[in-house]
This record gives sequence, C-alpha cells and structure tokens, in this order.
Amino acid sequence: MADRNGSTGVPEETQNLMPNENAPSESDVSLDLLAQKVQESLALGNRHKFWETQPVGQFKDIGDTSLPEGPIEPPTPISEVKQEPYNLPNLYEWVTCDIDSEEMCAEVYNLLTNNYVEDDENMFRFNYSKEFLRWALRPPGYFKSWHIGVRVKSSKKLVAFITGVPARIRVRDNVVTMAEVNFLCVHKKLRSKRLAPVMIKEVTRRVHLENIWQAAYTAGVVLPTPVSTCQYWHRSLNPKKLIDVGFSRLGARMTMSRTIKLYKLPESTVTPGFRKMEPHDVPAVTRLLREYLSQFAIAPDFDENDVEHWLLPKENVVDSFLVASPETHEITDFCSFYTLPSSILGNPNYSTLKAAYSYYNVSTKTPLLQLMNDALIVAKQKDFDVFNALDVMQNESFLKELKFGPGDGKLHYYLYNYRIRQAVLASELGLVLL
Ligand SMILES: CCCCCCCCCCCCCC(=O)SCCNC(=O)CCNC(=O)[C@H](O)C(C)(C)COP(=O)(O)OP(=O)(O)OC[C@H]1O[C@@H](n2cnc3c(N)ncnc32)[C@H](O)[C@@H]1OP(=O)(O)O
Repeated sequence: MADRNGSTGVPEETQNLMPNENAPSESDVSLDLLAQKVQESLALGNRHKFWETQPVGQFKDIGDTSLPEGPIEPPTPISEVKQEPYNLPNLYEWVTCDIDSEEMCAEVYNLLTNNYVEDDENMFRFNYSKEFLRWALRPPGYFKSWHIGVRVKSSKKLVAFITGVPARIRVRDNVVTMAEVNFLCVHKKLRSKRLAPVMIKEVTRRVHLENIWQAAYTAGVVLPTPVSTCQYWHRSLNPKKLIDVGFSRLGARMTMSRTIKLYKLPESTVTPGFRKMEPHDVPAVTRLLREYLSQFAIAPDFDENDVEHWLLPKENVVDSFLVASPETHEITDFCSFYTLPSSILGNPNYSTLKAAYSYYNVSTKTPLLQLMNDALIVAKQKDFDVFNALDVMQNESFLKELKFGPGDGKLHYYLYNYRIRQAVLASELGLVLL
C-alpha cells in the first residue's frame, strides 16, 4: 500500500486469523526494531549531514535521560530571523502557492500525483485530491506563506513543494503552537540533489517569521530521531480487487470465495443512534474529543474551530459519525476517517485504490469494536476498497478482531526543536497527521 511507510498492504489474507496473545505488543516490537536499525546505521558510519545540524533529537543522545524535556533551542527575536529566502540553485525560483487558485491547486495536484509517496515496490502512489489538499492546507489560522513551491525559472514548471499548517499540540502537560509539516515532494528527476534540506530550511524560516519554533511531522524513513514509531493495518473491504491489483495476496489454503465471505460486512450499521455528524454537533464533539485525547502523551489541542474544520464531514475528504443516545440525545461516541486514494501503477484493469484512513475515534458507551465495525460498514457502503488504521491511541484493541492485517512498513513521528526524554509507544500517541 502506498502508505508513507512504504508498506505494501496485507501480506497474508489469513494473517489476522492467527492472533498470538502472548506475543510482545506491536509497539514494543517497533521500538526495539528502531533502536536496532539506528545502531546498525551508526555502526556503518551513516551520517545525516543535514539533520545533524538541526535542533532535533540526535541518535547519539538516545537513552540519555539526563537531557531536559522541551525546546532544544530558545526562540530568537523575529528581527534576527533571516528576512530573505534561502538560495536555490540558479535555474530555480521560489513560489508561494495560492491553493485557492484553481490553476495553482491543479499544478500542486499534478506534481504530487506523479511524484509523491510510493510503496517500496512502486505499485501504488498517494493520490491526494484537490479538495483534500485545500482542506489539509487551510485550517483555522493558516498562513499562505507556508505553502511553498519551487519552479524552473525558464519554463515555470512546478518541481518541488513543502507545506506547513499551524496546530496546537500538547506534549504531556505542555500545549505548544507548532507547524505540521507535510507534502514534501521533489520531482523524480531532481532527486538526490540536496533540494529537500533547502525546502525544509525555507519552511522553517517562514514558520519562525510567525514566531513559531516547533514542528511535528511524520515520515516513512528513519531520521534523527522518532518520538514514536507506529504501523499501518489494513482491513480489506473489496478483497477481490485488492488481490487483483497486488495489494494483498490470497492466503494459504484460501479460495477467492472464502476470502470474500471472510471480509463480508452487514449491509447497515448496528448501533442505535449512529448518524453522520452535523454542524450543530461541533460543541459536543469538541468536549468528547478533548476529554478523550487528554489521556495521550502527544495529542492535538482541538477547540471548536479546529473540530469544525477537521471533523465536520466534507464530501470525498472526511467522514464523521457519532452515536447520539436515542433517549437523551447525548453524544456518547464518535468515529471518523479521511479519504486518500492511491494511484495503481501499471495495472491494465484498475487505476485507483479507494482507501479510507481511520482518523479520530472516541468510545464512551458503544464498545470501540462495535463503533469501528460500524465505521467499516459505512466505508463499505461508500465503496472504499480498504480501511487503514495506525496502531495509535486504542486502535490495537480492535485491529485483529475486526480482521485488519498488519502492513509491512513503519510510520515514524517526529518533533522539531522539542526533545522528549523517551520515545512514546504508538498507543500513547493521540495524533494523526494526514
Ligand atoms: C520550526 C519549524 C520547523 C519546520 C520544519 C520541520 C521539519 C520538517 C521536515 C520535513 C517533513 C516532511 C514530511 C513529509 O512530507 S513525509 C513525505 C516525504 N515525501 C516523499 O516521500 C515523496 C517522494 N520523495 C521525494 O519527493 C523526495 O525523495 C524527498 C523530497 C522526500 C527527499 O528528496 P531527495 O530524495 O531528493 O533528497 P535530497 O538529496 O534533496 O535530500 C536528502 C536529505 O533529505 C532528508 N530526507 C529525505 N526524506 C525526508 C523526509 N521525508 N523528511 C525529512 N527529511 C528527509 C534525507 O535524510 C537527507 O538528509 P540527511 O540524512 O543527509 O541529513
């Protein structure tokens, strides 16, 4: 699957039928594997010439619990922030991308559609829609100047992109205003020319100009140093197509018809009072979500404006459902997912994989397992081929039982200019980045 982790979907259709309760949790395994990978990389003398110069946790400091938690560098006066953009190689120029403009949005869409994240086998590539990009890039208080492109001077062709959006993120007890950095992309023909570090420095400069000094981001690659590492899980909704396009394989001793039967879901949802979220639900959903997210080590600090933007349903972008008690009308549970298709590369029969990604879910009355089963049912009704979820928050409690299978890659979470003493488990993460 074209996850940012480079994972290629469900290795075995039957994998999730063999739960092993005594095995170490996925999160423990992830952290051990990461530490091992970092040690191997250091032993090989691998360096991160750019990241070693940045205020991020460094590999050499892993395990040093004497370092204080919090900002690595103090803010500098805005007047001391570099006023001019960083130099680009001579043939290129900066452009601030006005995502409101249909023309500019189409240019960004085309760059990403052809050059953004692929899985390790180059079978799938993320295909964020234009509506999705407009949603992702224009949350409350967004800065146009943080939507940054690079053009070829002569042809004006857009060849690189990076974005930030502002967010309040709580790290343990501290709410920190940060930039969420995403959509870093360099055209395939311009790779390995050290353009990415310039893009990152330029977005950093523009974030600093708004007096913001921290950032959060995720990547499939290991960089100095993840604050958490998690894994995608995939729930087949349309197993035949997933197998046909090579996203998943028929399990051992499984036939296609048995596989289809295995993943069959009821026609309609089962929880009484389960319905689509509406504008008037924003205050109640905000209360429910804030209370729920308070238990995690790292989570967004959502207010009503954020909830209105990020969670009110938007056709083909984000879906949100809640459970309102049929008697009291009290809102007791909530679930949501966003729409992120992937292009299927070089398949004669199919061009797009329709994927739903689990977003924020809260259960107080309806068991989470039942709530998520209803989410699967509505995703199936909406014709999604697969439902993906990270092992963050309490997701581990339903993944195996609801027949999700583990993906084969990892997603790493990072903070810029904020040290945490020890990596947090995926289950302590209350943050989902797009
Ligand atoms: C206070 C505010 C702060 C704001 C900023 C916060 C930080 C934000 C950080 C960005 C968060 C982005 C979140 C997302 O969007 S994650 C999605 C990233 N995009 C893709 O994977 C799309 C396909 N790939 C590409 O377009 C290119 O391969 C990219 C652009 C990724 C690298 O281009 P290229 O392959 O041509 O390489 P280079 O020669 O120019 O540069 C090589 C250097 O770049 C480091 N590198 C490679 N990949 C990543 C990566 N995903 N995050 C951070 N750094 C990365 C690499 O370790 C090396 O540094 P070092 O190892 O030598 O030190």
